[in-house]
Amino acid sequence: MASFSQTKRGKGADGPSAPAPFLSVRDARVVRDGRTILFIPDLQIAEGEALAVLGPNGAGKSTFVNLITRQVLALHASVPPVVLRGQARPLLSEVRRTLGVVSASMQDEVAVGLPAADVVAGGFEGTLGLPLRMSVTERNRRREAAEALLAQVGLQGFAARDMRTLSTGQARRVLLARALAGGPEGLVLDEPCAGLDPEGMHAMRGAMRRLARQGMTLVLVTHFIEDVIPEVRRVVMLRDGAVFADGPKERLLTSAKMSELFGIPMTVHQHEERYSLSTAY
Ligand SMILES: Nc1ncnc2c1ncn2[C@@H]1O[C@H](COP(=O)(O)OP(=O)(O)OP(=O)(O)O)[C@@H](O)[C@H]1O
Repeated sequence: MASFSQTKRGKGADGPSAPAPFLSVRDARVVRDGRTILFIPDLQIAEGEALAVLGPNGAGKSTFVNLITRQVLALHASVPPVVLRGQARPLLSEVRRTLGVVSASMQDEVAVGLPAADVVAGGFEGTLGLPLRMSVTERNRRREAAEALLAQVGLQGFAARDMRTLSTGQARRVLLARALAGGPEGLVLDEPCAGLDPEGMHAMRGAMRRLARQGMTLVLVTHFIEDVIPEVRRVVMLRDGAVFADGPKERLLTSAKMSELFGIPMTVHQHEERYSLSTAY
């Protein structure tokens, strides 16, 4: 399959040969009702990096997702607040092509009477299902490509399945396959395991691991420390609309830091490169 880790060269302060980060967020302030709900002073995400963004309810995680996918705008600042692969003002279509998004909230939109392959194939066009006016040859080509994407997320044999008959976990992986249809170089996974049972979580985390190993840039936004797959090396913690901590997971995924982040006593357990959490109540 294609390599996702193409590097775009930018002309930054480091000279013409410095690689532009995949995503650069600087001096980005989002204000609602006169209140700053998110402020990111400086956050760079490298090409091919897998990063987890953790934080409690109301920390600003969804606002962060919306900021980097350009669904909300930051206030004007002296530097462009969000720069995608060296581009300060990419077209929305370019943002959508470069950055695939999967979120639990998209699930209702695809719970329709269409085969899974058509929902995935719709990702090529940014539509729900395939356009009515399409040659049979092209339609079959898209469906075959969709089947390959379904296989990539562990859903072999699901192409013809009506979306309404899928479990929540299977439908979430269809969304992941759909997000891959446009050939993105990065994925934003917003609470990818929310609402999934252990089998669904296992399958989703396995799919995330494969993508990270293939060089896909991953921005994994979550409440769950268990989502921090071994390929994620760096964690950004958000609290009260601000960056509470940003660094290597070994330094941040500790009982003390997690307890401070969530404001309750928590114990972090680590088994090899997997994390879990327990709380006393
Ligand atoms: N349109 C808005 N108007 C006013 N306040 C808002 C708006 N959108 C978000 N907020 C507030 O901004 C803060 C951050 O919200 P956000 O949804 O980004 O948090 P979150 O970390 O994604 O939370 P959750 O984990 O519950 O989804 C919250 O206090 C929220 O109430």
